[in-house]
Amino acid sequence: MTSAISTQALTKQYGSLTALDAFDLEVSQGSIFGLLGPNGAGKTTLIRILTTLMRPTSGTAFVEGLDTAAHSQEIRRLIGVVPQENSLDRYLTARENLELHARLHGMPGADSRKRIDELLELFGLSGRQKDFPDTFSGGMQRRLVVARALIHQPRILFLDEPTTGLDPQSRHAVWDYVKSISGSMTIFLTTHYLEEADQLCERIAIMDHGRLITLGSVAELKERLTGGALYEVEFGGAAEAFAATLGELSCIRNLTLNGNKATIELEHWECLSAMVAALAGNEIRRISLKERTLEEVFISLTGKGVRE
Ligand SMILES: Nc1ncnc2c1ncn2[C@@H]1O[C@H](COP(=O)(O)OP(=O)(O)OP(=O)(O)O)[C@@H](O)[C@H]1O
Repeated sequence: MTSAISTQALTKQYGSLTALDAFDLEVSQGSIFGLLGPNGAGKTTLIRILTTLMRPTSGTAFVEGLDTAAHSQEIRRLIGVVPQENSLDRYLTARENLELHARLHGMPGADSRKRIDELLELFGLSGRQKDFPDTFSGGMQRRLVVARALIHQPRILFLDEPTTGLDPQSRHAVWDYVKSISGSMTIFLTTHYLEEADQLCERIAIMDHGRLITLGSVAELKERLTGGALYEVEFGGAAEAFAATLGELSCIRNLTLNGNKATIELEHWECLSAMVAALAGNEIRRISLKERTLEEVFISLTGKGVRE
């Protein structure tokens, strides 16, 4: 099957600065794919090349099997783009913004009217279609831009930081809409919000300094980081009393004590029964598995937080 996106040794130089450095990526069709990276990692540069707004210095990029260097017109018909800035026409109503986009894509009037009605309904904007975007909340404007990008039924939707600047409620609303349209197309999104990638994406690439650092499902990335399992044990008394017992277990990789709680990193999950056996007879109030966050994966791989 043709990949939705495929890049080979894709490189972009801005003078002496290498924004993309021999970047190789394959994104399969129909998936929600997330690209994460700290500021300046090269995410927007990659999106600009894939959406044919910019040419690479060297290397190749294919979208739906078409070379971006030779087929920009065809590719633009196959993709929808939600840029970082909302870029709505403030002198047109919400509906007119969508109508303009449909005309730019050469859609016949009857088809576009039906499609616009559907999208306004889907994105909860039917009641506000005659209003101007300036009167909308940030979340509503964002939903309108996503609706606009979907008018011509693209095969790939590019979302460049779709929820930056939105309040948590609007962010969750945009996530719900993105989930509701997924399945019918490939969605490629960049984000600074690890929770967003965790919530939405089936596969994630982490990049920094123009290079791909790692690629996989959220679960795979978390497992790659940790290898071992992390448990929290809450005792009836001070956890220090159990430090010696726990210290005797060779499969404990790390142990942190805090009050009546011990955070224990095991070499592998099979070690759990040995730990429970060693602690038998003592008052244990709770044993819980601590989930690793994507934030921890990100920091361990890039050495910095997403916003640094
Ligand atoms: N037109 C340009 N001219 C010169 N340098 C540029 C240009 N555009 C981007 N850069 C530089 O290239 C690098 C990659 O930038 P890019 O915008 O692709 O990163 P990003 O991952 O999208 O960052 P952010 O998360 O801040 O949007 C940065 O160091 C940036 O300063």
